[in-house]
Amino acid sequence: MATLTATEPMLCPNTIAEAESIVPACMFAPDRGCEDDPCGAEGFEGCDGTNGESADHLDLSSKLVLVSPTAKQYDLLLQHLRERIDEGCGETIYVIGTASDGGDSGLDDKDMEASIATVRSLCEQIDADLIWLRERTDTGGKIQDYLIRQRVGEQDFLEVRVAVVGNVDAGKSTLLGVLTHGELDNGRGFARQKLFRHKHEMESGRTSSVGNDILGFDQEGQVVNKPDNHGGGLDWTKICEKSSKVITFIDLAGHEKYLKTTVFGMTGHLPDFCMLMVGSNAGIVGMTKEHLGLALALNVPVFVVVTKIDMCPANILQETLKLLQRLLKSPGCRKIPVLVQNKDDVIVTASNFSSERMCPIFQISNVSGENMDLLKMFLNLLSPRTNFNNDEPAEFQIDDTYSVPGVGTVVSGTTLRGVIRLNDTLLLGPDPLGTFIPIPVKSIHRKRMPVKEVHGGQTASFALKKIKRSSIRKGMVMLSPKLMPQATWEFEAEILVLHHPTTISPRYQAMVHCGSIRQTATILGMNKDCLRTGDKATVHFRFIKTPEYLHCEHKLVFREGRTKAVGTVTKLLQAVNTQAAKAQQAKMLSSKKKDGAVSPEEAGSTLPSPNTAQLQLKSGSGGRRRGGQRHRGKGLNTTSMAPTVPTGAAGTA
Ligand SMILES: Nc1nc2c(ncn2[C@@H]2O[C@H](COP(=O)(O)OP(=O)(O)OP(=O)(O)O)[C@@H](O)[C@H]2O)c(=O)[nH]1
Repeated sequence: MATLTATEPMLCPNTIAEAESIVPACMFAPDRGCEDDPCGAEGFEGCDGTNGESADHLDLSSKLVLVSPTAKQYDLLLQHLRERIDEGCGETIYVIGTASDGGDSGLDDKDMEASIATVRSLCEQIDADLIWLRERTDTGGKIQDYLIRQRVGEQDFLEVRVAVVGNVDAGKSTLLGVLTHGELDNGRGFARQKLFRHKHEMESGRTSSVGNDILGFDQEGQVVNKPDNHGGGLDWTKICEKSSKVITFIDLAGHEKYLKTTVFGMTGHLPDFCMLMVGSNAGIVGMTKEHLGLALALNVPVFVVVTKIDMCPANILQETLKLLQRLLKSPGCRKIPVLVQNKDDVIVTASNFSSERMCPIFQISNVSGENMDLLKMFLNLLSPRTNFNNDEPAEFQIDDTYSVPGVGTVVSGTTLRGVIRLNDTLLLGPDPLGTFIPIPVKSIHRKRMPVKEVHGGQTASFALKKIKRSSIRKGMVMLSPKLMPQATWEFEAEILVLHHPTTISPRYQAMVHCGSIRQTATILGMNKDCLRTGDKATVHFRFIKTPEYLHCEHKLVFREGRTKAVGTVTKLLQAVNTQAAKAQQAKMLSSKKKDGAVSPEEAGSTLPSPNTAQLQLKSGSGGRRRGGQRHRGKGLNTTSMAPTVPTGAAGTA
């Protein structure tokens, strides 16, 4: 039968988690069918074999179903393929020749040929490419695995974001240089030179900014990146034009002093996956655990790349792998480490990776290129994790701003939902007063290419009209006016303290990272007297500087020095009073008009502004105090700050 790759078939997590050695990838192999499932394919809904609805239906479990399907079977196969493509956000791995009806697996050449022809025809129906991955032999003959990837149009491509983390010198920038520029490293920093963005990085060899690099794959799964011969730069437009999938690497800093940027990259750049790099000679050192913990806290599936195997003695490499495996299996991680050693392992791990429990481990050399082909194949098989709904009102989160000569102010970020089209007017905000202003989108670039629209899940930059760069900050959003947004000063979150040297109590201040929001917040109250490492609590926060646009269910990281807590926003407590804000805004606009700055039409009529409580708090709350100290200034009194216009559920902790 044709098996759409099952997820974690026959996986018994406890046994595997307790096993001493790293799990071989074949444990996850989808080729033996699934004894519990008479259809053997989880994608075939309603195939319980008990309703007796139709014999054809049950026949889908036969390895021969694709050889010459009846019209009814064909329709059903098509329907299930569509469902799987939707689930896989545009692609799926399809296995031809496996049986789950009790018969043996494998097809002879003639049946295989006929089955492939059927699958090809199914792919044509849904406008998808069929990409061969591997062939195996079983008792009954051959089994073949294919990647089916939906075509998304000439100008379009699937986009997968991979955050690259790991300790200093693990080889992050080098690997990205090797992958994206196609030239091996010399062990002395040759490959990474192409990626550095700031002068001081070039000099010290350390990554400090959130860098973006792209790797394109064509319909055959081949890398399309070709640096130009002169400067060695990459032409992103050409890469995107030739690609059916583009991997965007979010290159994050390894040094502890840049942890703030690293956390921002993980929360604000919405990675689908996290690539944790470990130098085989150095082992699990420095920030490795910190970065792994961050990915786990944010529920981003992690795969590990162990580098420098060319220069590492065998016993040290084994020691690193052993420690890595111990760390991944530890109660805090609860991962199943799987060593990837060949192409079969790649297919099996990539098919099961989104389960989040499995953690594939690659061992590579940036100098000799060993196992680089396995890593590339794996990257090509990674599917985006979220299916975005284009019918929802648009929401775009800003993670950077630029001033481009001749263009003006440009913002970059990620479209979280909906579609944003050229000349759409979106609400940009909140500003320090909590207001949103209407702003037309002058031009849109996606991966440096001009485009007419962007969809949920896609990163983009917009040129904006009539706004100064200085009035935009990271963490602001651009929203469809339909959302009637309100900014929030206070919110409640369920948090878990991952680490704190002593105790956290009310008035404690730390940096909240939530999406691309990065602002210090004060704890106003909590449902416990104090919090220690490992404690969970409902905590009431207040931003100290400006209100932000938040959602319930948003993941957040709360950190200050070595103190770290993670959590989820559960209630928005104090929204900006839009009525008061409107009045304030009108006042501001009329005075601005007198100065000839902005007309009310330009700024729009929905602008809000502050309420008194906020302004009082702003001036009274003082600045951020470093070093995990308590805020000793005038205490913030929770009760004196009753919510003015609660959004969502109101109330305090
Ligand atoms: N022999 C060998 N050297 C490597 C390998 N990968 C990286 N290197 C070298 O290791 C050094 C550090 O590599 P980087 O890529 O700068 O490390 P990084 O993880 O990006 O460091 P930060 O940007 O500071 O976080 C460079 O001199 C590389 O040439 C490898 O596989 N083998």
